[in-house]
Amino acid sequence: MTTDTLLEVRGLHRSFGGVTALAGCTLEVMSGKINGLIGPNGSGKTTMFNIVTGYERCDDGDVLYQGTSIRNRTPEAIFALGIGRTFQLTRIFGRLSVLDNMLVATQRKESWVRSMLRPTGSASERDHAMELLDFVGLARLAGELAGSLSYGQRKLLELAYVLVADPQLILLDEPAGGVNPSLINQLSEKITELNRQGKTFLVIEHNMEFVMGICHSVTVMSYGCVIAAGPPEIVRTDPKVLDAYLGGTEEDDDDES
Ligand SMILES: Nc1ncnc2c1ncn2[C@@H]1O[C@H](COP(=O)(O)OP(=O)(O)OP(=O)(O)O)[C@@H](O)[C@H]1O
Repeated sequence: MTTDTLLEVRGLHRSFGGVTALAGCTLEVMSGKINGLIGPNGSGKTTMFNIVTGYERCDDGDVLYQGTSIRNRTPEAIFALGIGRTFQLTRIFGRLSVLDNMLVATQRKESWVRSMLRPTGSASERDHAMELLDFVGLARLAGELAGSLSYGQRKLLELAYVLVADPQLILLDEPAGGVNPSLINQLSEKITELNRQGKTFLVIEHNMEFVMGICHSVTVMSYGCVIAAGPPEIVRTDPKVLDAYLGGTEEDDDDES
């Protein structure tokens, strides 16, 4: 581990019955960088995210954040440390307005149920929520039901939702999946801008153009292990990566386009 390492995953193991999702997964997330995480379907990327953010327990191994073990802590405890995440399938509240979704995030430190029932927020919380909606280009939709947003707009709302807590490390699970190209560009710009402001990212994504375009470093998983890591231009020509992921993934590529 170097002084630039913000998050370190050491030898993580996780099985579901007879299925080994993680088989000794080890990786480092560099502070102040946009770190990509790629790999074929089922290679263990989301399971690793779930363990890092407390949504799954690991069988063995460790997760260190700023050098301290956060293994098997609760999602709330990990969120409070400054690690925010989005999900592959967005978790916004469709029957609340866009702004009220943001206010739920503001009050996440309270009971989740209470914040759902009373997502009013103080004037300053509402102002901050509106600033973040403006940042992701959704301010004009603040009063609309979140359920009426397009898929790409939901992804932007989830990003704004995560930013409410001002996390230092942001984990994005397939932010560009199913999103139209113009919103993908908007998302790339926002991630790059947030990174310039000092946020560190770990981004799972199948869209290679997106990953190679914004990431400073890319880690590649296959069968629950890391098989390569480094700058995108090096990783993309690594024979192990071509073999495991880029070769023979035409179906996957079609899925994501
Ligand atoms: N809750 C679960 N119960 C049983 N098996 C699971 C569970 N979660 C994950 N798995 C299995 O673990 C393996 C790794 O899955 P995971 O979702 O972590 O991969 P992934 O790399 O994120 O895949 P994708 O790119 O398709 O999202 C897969 O074989 C998956 O079926």
